[in-house]
Amino acid sequence: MKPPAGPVDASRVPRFAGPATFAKLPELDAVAEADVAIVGVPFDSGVSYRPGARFGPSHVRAASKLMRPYHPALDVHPFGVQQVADAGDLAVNPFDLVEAIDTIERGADGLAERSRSLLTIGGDHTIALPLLRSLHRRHGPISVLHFDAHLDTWDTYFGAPYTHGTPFRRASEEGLLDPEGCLHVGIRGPLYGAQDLADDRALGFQVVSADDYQTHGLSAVTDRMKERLGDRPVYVSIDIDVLDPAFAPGTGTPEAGGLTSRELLHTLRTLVGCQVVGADIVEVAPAYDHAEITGIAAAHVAYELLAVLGRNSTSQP
Ligand SMILES: N=C(N)NCCCC(=O)O
Ligand SMILES: [Zn+2]
Ligand SMILES: [Zn+2]
Repeated sequence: MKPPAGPVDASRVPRFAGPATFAKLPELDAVAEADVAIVGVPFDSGVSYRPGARFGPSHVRAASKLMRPYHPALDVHPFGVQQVADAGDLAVNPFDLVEAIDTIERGADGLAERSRSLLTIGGDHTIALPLLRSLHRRHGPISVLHFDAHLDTWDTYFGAPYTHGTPFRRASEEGLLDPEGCLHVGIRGPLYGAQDLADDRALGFQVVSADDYQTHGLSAVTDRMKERLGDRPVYVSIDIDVLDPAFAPGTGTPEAGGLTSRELLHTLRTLVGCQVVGADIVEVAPAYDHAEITGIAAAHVAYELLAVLGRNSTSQP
């Protein structure tokens, strides 16, 4: 079998030369099919505060040029054991949120015919809803492993049902989620009221707070996470604001007291052996970034997920 087409070799072509695909990977059209397709969704019409996540995909791609081929902690070549390719961006309507959601769902359906799984770079968190609709069609009810400062299970803003604070309530109402397997990680900060948490529980979510990392420790958190997920199909949705603003200032609704990038990367690494069927990284808003801090964090989070997918693809059934 032909080995996967890998990234451009950084010892032959400078990293900063050539087209800015994720990690200098080939475009999806160049390889026809992939195990993992990386797709950008430059959309931020669902935000409640600072705009700018529409520029997230290009920022994360730009910050991903330094990736190297070998992941030592997982002993895997994420681009060698599986074909990873960059599918470019979906062209979503910034003026019509409902149409945009539909375009994303259809885009994800189309890409699912050409790749085993999708890693989506947002974009604001609204985009998780159509991505879950598409996944549900193939996998049935999904366990959402949701990294975020925010619950994103609120009902409406200004009466609007589709926003970046509401995707998981809509997904739950539509029956897309497995209520026995959903979990938020990294929750913190002020809420609108105590009812937010009661509603969230009723929708099928459990909460690991940012504070739990300190109170119970990293391995207690990852043990609890893996127990909750079991062998269910898991969608990993990562809002970059799960990180403390010190590690991810470039985002739209920052909250103090968040995870370190080391904690997040380690937590993701323990997903080896879980049935990860798709993932997103959302809410990178480069206008508030400094020195590419947030872009680099997001690119490394993506690499970590690719390493997990690579390890899972090579493990024996
Ligand atoms: N999904 C993100 N990043 N934020 C949701 C915050 C919604 C709010 O303004 O209450
Ligand atoms: Zn958030
Ligand atoms: Zn969010």
